[in-house]
Amino acid sequence: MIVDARGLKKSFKTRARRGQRGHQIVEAVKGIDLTIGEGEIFACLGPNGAGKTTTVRMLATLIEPTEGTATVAGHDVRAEPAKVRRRIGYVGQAGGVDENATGRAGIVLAARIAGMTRHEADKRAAELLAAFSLAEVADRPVRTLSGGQKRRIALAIGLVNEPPLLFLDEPTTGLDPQNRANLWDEVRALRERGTSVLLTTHYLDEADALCDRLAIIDHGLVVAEGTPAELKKQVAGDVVTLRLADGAAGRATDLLGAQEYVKEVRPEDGVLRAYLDDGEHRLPHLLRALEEHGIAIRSIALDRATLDDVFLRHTGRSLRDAA
Ligand SMILES: Nc1ncnc2c1ncn2[C@@H]1O[C@H](COP(=O)(O)OP(=O)(O)OP(=O)(O)O)[C@@H](O)[C@H]1O
Repeated sequence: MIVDARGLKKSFKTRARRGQRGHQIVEAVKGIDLTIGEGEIFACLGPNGAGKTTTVRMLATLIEPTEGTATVAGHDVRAEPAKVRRRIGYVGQAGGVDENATGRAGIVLAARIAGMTRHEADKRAAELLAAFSLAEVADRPVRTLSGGQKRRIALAIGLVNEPPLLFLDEPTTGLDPQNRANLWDEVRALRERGTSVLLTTHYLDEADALCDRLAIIDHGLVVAEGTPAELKKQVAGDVVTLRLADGAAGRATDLLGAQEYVKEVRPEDGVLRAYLDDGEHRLPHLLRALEEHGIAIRSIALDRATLDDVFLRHTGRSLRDAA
């Protein structure tokens, strides 16, 4: 186990709102358990403000937990933070790259801080620049690079000392689709080399495509945890989304809920979502049942269940709306 966290909590004291006295307590993380296996790509998926960054910062020893314990890369985050730091890489949302230095200089500096000689640092920088297709832009000031190139420089800096565990906080936010796909490839390549990765994201497709396991985090708590396939299986394989004539939702909910093959029916935002397995074969039956009861359908769609359906099931709202 490269990460083993139990009951992690973090509260922040903030200034009271205008017109109020004293201070306020923000409970950013309310008791999180996480285990990440060696070589796993693990995602914390959740909307903005869910507590993902705070969780990662505690595990990376950047802030101390208010309560709870965590062992990261074999060391306790409270008792031995320096030992944890030597074994991890961390790429934050802001990137942490000096905009006025060249990318190469940033990587060399990080390598020197990690204890390499000048010669080793130069060699490592050249290796990383090649691995991230940055050789051509390596000697330009970072401020002149594109968003995707800056992110890759930040990623290279995070990887300088080949950490067994890399934390990536929202690594693809702000990247265009091509760079996003490249970054996914790079993360997969890290796994091939045996690096474990903990990334945070509010993109459902990213968590689904990239990670071995994930935790869905909402309001400072883990609401669901497992492989993408396991989580989706909890809600059923398929989802039928129906838009009905006004006033028909109640009757349709009862009717669909009574079909033995329908696992769950959820009214949401003017539509009904019915969860079922083997949707292609059940759909004709479902349509017949609605027709026989005189329920008019405005539109209908059959899709595979996604992690958003899992989020909806556990929180009562869609991650698309929450993010
Ligand atoms: N230093 C701080 N002081 C006060 N409140 C904070 C601090 N850091 C985070 N918070 C609050 O804690 C909650 C969780 O924030 P956090 O950044 O961990 O969420 P997140 O899931 O990473 O969201 P995002 O995707 O926007 O980064 C938020 O309500 C945030 O405003």
